[in-house]
Amino acid sequence: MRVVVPFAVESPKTRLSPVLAERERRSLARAMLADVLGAIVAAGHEPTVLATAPIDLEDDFDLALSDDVLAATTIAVDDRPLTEAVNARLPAEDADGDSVPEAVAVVMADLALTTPDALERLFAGDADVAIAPGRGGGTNALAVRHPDFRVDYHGASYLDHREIAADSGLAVEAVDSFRLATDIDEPNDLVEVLIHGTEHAPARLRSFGFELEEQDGRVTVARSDG
Ligand SMILES: Nc1nc2c(ncn2[C@@H]2O[C@H](COP(=O)(O)OP(=O)(O)OP(=O)(O)O)[C@@H](O)[C@H]2O)c(=O)[nH]1
Ligand SMILES: C[C@H](OP(=O)(O)O)C(=O)O
Repeated sequence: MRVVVPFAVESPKTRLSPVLAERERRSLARAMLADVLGAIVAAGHEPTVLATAPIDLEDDFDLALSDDVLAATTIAVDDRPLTEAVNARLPAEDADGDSVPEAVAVVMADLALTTPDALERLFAGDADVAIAPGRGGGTNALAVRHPDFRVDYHGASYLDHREIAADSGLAVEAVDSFRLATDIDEPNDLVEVLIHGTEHAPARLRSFGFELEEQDGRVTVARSDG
């Protein structure tokens, strides 16, 4: 299975701007990408980062990616909008139509809780399309095994993707996973990174001064130096 990781290089994670400066959002986005790549490689795959602009995994990161990740990862630059760029990477019938196209998984770079086990569940199924929905109706990860499926991101894309598959008569499997459902979009999502994050992303948040705090019996994040 080919594994594609879309990544917005410039101005990432704008919905975190109430709590993180531009420089910090770039740094956290890269830390989350590093954790996602680490999980994909540990699950035995060789990811392609589908980047909106050129990025160097050694020089443009303020953390050290493991040798395994550096060796296994490829960067592909495509500055088209997300949907177009991903669709260009999905399985397609070859001209004579007689070979089965290789399956493709699309795993978002902001899934900071991702583990190899969570990804295995996505990779292991045999439905034409397996979808790990995000909270709020998005599509956090997909595995596409049929050349008739195309994505349409944004909004309630999980529902849209089910409909697109149904329209082509394709079988869909929903992957019910807390780790894959938790994309890091908004300030309160940072709670999940500190509680369940695996490596670089929680370390980066702590280096910015974020810690868990209890307020009126609920867990939130607070910044000691912010
Ligand atoms: N290749 C590519 N990746 C994108 C693009 N827009 C977003 N992404 C990536 O797609 C995933 C989901 O992104 P979103 O959470 O919708 O957007 P975001 O830019 O990360 O964050 P916001 O600015 O807060 O919406 C993340 O891995 C992004 O890095 C795009 O236009 N092209
Ligand atoms: C790409 C988009 O991500 P969200 O904006 O929901 O984080 C989606 O899942 O359709």
